[in-house]
Amino acid sequence: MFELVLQAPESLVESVSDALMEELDALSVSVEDSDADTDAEKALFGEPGMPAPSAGWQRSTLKALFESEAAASEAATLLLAQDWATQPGASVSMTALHEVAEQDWVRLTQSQFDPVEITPTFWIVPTWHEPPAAATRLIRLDPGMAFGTGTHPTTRMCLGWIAAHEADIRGRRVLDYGCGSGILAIGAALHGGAPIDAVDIDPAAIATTAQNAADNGVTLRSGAPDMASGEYPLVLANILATPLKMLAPLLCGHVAQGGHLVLAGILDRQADELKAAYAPWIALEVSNTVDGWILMTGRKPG
Ligand SMILES: C[S@@+](CC[C@H](N)C(=O)[O-])C[C@H]1O[C@@H](n2cnc3c(N)ncnc32)[C@H](O)[C@@H]1O
Repeated sequence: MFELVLQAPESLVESVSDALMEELDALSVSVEDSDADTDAEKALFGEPGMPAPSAGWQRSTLKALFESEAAASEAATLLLAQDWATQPGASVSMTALHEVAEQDWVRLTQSQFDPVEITPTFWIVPTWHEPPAAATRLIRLDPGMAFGTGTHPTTRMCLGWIAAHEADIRGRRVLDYGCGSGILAIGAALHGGAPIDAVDIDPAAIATTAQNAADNGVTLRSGAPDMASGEYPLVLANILATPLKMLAPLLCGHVAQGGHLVLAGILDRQADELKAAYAPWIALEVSNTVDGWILMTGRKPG
């Protein structure tokens, strides 16, 4: 296969990408930040409650794959001859056209997901790996359409909390709010939590959670957020700071008196905003930090 590499300003990223895919026979197009790893790097966020992210960065690198060198070269020629792609001050440029080696994509993807150790006996293990001998509690999980493979620090910190609080979880109701792959709900079930409700706004996450629970031999209910009902001795929510602030009254309303609230998806610098948002109901504190992400926990007075 052949890769055509182009640079485009933010205003042209979507048009170039559409033209490559729809008119110029590209097999795939990826967009990266041309300023990645420099001081000019700019994150694109898509948090609920925030404006939608733009299609590209201020300066984007587009990488398009073609079946042949002729197709890639023709695409570049046609694209660079378009008026709209060559405006003064906002034009597309070509930086490379080269052959790329065939890859075993399945093996490459699999090699990026190793078993994750939460404690010496509690592991997340992809189905293509042998579980470690010491793993007595095991979540079998493959990367899929929903967030939560156990590799992200926020997920790992929540699972670490679950492992350290088995006595508080065993035999008690648990709510996993923003369940993604269902990894936290499954982790809580493996530590004796029951019954367990796992909710998400994303239908793919609801379905994935049900499937992952079945694959792990765990019983739980998964559904839309309005499925959560009443009070739970443990509420887990690994979302992001902005939605977590908006959800403060709702989440605190679901925590039973004396119950635990465990929040993740929060950056170090957001700790004070979160404390303030939850203060009317629960005094949050930072109970763990990994790679700039924090785990915030608190108990409802009871
Ligand atoms: C960062 S993922 C966490 C997944 C998993 N719980 C974990 O710890 O790895 C956040 C999840 O929250 C869901 N989510 C975002 N906003 C939400 C909201 N307002 N109510 C319920 N779920 C929400 C997303 O769809 C996503 O699946």
